[in-house]
Amino acid sequence: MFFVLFFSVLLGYLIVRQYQKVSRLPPGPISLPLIGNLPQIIYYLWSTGGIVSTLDLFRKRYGNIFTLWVGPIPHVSIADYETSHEVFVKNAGKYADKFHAPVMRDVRNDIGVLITNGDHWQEMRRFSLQAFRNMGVGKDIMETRIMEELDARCSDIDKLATNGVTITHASEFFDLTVGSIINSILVGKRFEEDTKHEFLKIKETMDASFETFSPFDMTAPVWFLKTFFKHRYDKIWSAQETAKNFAAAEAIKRVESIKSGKYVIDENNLQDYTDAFLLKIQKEGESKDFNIETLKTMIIDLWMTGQETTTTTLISGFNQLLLHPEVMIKAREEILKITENGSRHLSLTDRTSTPYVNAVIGEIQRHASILNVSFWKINKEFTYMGGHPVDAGALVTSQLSALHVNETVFKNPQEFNPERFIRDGKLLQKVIPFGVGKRNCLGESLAKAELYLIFGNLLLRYKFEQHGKLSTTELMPYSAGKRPFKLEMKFVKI
Ligand code: HEM
Repeated sequence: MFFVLFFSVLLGYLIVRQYQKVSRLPPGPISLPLIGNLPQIIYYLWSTGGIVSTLDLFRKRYGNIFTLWVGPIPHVSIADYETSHEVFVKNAGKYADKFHAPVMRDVRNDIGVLITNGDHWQEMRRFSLQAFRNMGVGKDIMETRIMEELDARCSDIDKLATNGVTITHASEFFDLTVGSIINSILVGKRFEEDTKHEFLKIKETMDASFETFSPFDMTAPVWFLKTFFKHRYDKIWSAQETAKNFAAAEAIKRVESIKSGKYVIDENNLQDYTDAFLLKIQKEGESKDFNIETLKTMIIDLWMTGQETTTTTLISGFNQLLLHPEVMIKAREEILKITENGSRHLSLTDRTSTPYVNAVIGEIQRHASILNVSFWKINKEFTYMGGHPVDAGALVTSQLSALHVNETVFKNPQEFNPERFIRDGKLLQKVIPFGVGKRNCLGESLAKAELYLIFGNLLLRYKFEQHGKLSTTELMPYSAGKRPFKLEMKFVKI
């Protein structure tokens, strides 16, 4: 009798407390103490077939700002541009701290730029943005690097052609192109015959570990994973370690060469990110933030973020172009006109004169929307967002996947239709694939340059035809990020 009474009182107390907490948050489905909305989330993940469709369903029911309780923690998703801008740009300083998957913090040892907060994150981010700027990201020098890499890959494709036609795995082509660009920016090396197979193998291992990386892995405590899901933990850890050692191997060789006097950093002609980092150490000495271990971690952070994202977008884009050949033809016509019938390559300076190509890339990025679940930021004090109260301790994010399929902003969101951006010139601003605010994408300028130059110049050089199946559905609808599928296509030389 006593226990029944005790548990009834406890339950009553927890329900009242939950009710009070809910009143200090944006609307959402009815939540229970401790387990929150897990039953509804699991049910809708199963019945709608994925994370994005589940988030979209909750947005339609509860509005552009809604709360889902993942266990005892409220997660607030913002699914429109205006509120995202108001929260993360106008109040940027308040949302610099991300919630990091405990397993990734453990793997990264709380260093680097991707999975850190506070002073160390700020130092790493500031330094990297400056180093990228000094290396000409967004300017002519970077265009030259990207075009040299694309030329080399196209020449490989052309060597394999029979009657001007090469059938190839698009993922391998883009992995090598994008991988080489970031690798050469970071450690001054592109992937050639001798290194490309090892690179592709490591990418495959990382892809396999990402594929199993679900929202569960993002939230589960490390001890829990290590005890009950050791296999999952080991897989994530070893994929990250292998990739880090591979990506940073050149930098470590350079450290040795500097020690033995075989390599001297030329301050006036820095070759890459590693030169910039080592120069800082040479001038100021090793510190808590700048040392060889942080260099290795920065290389893997930038290496990882600089590849998967861009390759996934390129593959998703070519898949869309093959599904919509009329879009491909219209984009090519615009590129031919601006480059005087292909007498020169398409350059970044052409961007203002190619509204249709810009619209196509915008529509590709809206569809590709590479994160199924965006990174969560920590709300540290009670505030209002879009007129709703948001309690301290809630996690908030601009939920990009839901935002990009919001039909009140993008009519018929499932349709691939670049014309929507031609009809409404301001709509393109509302596509925010790189996120907003202090933690937005550090490589945005580089990625934009890559997408424009690679899409544009490939369309100028080749016609693309379907070979095998195209994808019309999401490959991994339950993983935290979108995964590219193995697209095969024909490159037909023009
Ligand atoms: C199409 C390509 C890309 C897309 C769509 C993309 C998208 C994103 C998104 C959505 C975020 C999270 C933003 C947030 O939490 O608000 C992010 C973060 C980041 N991106 Fe990218 N990205 C791309 C390419 C790149 C490239 C080429 C690099 C590097 C060279 C890069 C480096 C990073 C880094 C380091 C972060 C974490 C920044 C921080 O936490 O301070 N990204 N990216």
